[in-house]
Amino acid sequence: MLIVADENIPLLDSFFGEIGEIRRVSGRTMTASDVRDAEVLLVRSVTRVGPELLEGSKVRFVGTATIGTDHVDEEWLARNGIRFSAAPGCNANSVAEYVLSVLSVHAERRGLADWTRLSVGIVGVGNVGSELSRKLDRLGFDVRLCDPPRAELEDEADTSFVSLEEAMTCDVVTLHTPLTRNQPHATYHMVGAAELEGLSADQLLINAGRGEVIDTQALKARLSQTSAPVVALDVWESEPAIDPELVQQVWLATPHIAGYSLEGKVQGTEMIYRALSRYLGFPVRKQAGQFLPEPALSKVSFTSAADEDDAIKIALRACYDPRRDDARLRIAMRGSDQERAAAFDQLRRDYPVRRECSSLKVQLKGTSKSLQDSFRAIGFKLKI
Ligand SMILES: NC(=O)C1=CN([C@@H]2O[C@H](COP(=O)(O)OP(=O)(O)OC[C@H]3O[C@@H](n4cnc5c(N)ncnc54)[C@H](O)[C@@H]3O)[C@@H](O)[C@H]2O)C=CC1
Ligand SMILES: O=C(O)C(=O)[C@H](O)COP(=O)(O)O
Repeated sequence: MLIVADENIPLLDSFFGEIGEIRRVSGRTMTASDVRDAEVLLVRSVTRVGPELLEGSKVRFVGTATIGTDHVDEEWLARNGIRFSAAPGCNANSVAEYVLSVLSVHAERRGLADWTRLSVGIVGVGNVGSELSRKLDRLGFDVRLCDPPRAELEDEADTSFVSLEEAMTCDVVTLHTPLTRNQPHATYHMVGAAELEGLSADQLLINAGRGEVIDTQALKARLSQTSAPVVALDVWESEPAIDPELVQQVWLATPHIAGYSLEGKVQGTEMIYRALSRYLGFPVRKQAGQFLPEPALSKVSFTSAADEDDAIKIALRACYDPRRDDARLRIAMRGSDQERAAAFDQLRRDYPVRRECSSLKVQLKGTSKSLQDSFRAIGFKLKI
């Protein structure tokens, strides 16, 4: 069986080597002739999957090792009897850790002694938003949830949701919706001139969902005003050809890597491996955990002398500091349009190994119970 796969899917041989012959191709430039003879197609988010790619091919199973599915024409696949599977939640924790790190840097720049005094509006409360909300709640932040599709469900009567308008009054507004069009609560350009107008210079807007959820032109116009909000973008309209002026205008600019922890990527591969195995009736013998190496940084230690807020931020940013990705993206924005787009993709292809907080053992000596609880809330392993 021929399996055509995006070369950026990690551990292809380890997971799929026993299932079939693997042909690696560039996800961004994959064409119909690359996949014509394949029975299985494995992609990430940069490959548009629909009739242009698959008409006339032998493909009967498509797996995307990502949470987002806006690159896949699911209706067409279903109409053509092609089984489809995604990887819901695979990198949700990675995105939540990205947001926490961004918050920690933002609070420090603002000179906030206690970062939990920030109110946080989470827009889109699915796997990512819920994971983030759980962590923030346990840390003691004031969290408000906005998710109109969920709010309409009968079994959600116990959860209190706010409108987008209200979420946008929080100190921090963080977007985690899928990209949807032509349906109730569609998110394409959901945040436009009117929503941006209401944000003040004291507020932070984060987008780690999809670039098209914010109207780029409206954002650029808003950011050129004196009272502009602080903005952190991980996702962009028309990736990889992103707008270099917008990169300059925002505070923190990263190349769509919020979900790029090693754990998140490998879990994505594992989820499509499981789905394919089930589809083919093969036993599921492999799991992500067996392929995760020892982390380069495995232990940190704090004593009672540590400032509690500082200790959390140091540990968080030892695992992941978004400012490194920001610096790399800004450098990559030099050159022609084509060079910039290629550099954006290259940053993602050659992304350094990043481990999640759960890979770091934190030793605490003589520290308070509340500090221990905060470390646990984020997901660190504790040694007391
Ligand atoms: N930056 C990155 O690296 C990553 C980005 N993503 C993006 O984040 C999105 C969300 O991921 P998950 O939470 O796992 O998806 P999910 O499908 O579990 O949850 C999405 C939530 O958004 C809600 N939603 C839909 N329309 C909305 C609207 N108009 N307003 C508010 N909420 C709305 C849904 O009801 C749902 O609860 C993905 O679809 C993907 O596009 C996901 C992983 C990594
Ligand atoms: O899972 C998702 O959805 C994402 O946004 C991924 O992190 C995107 O990664 P690539 O598929 O672009 O490698």
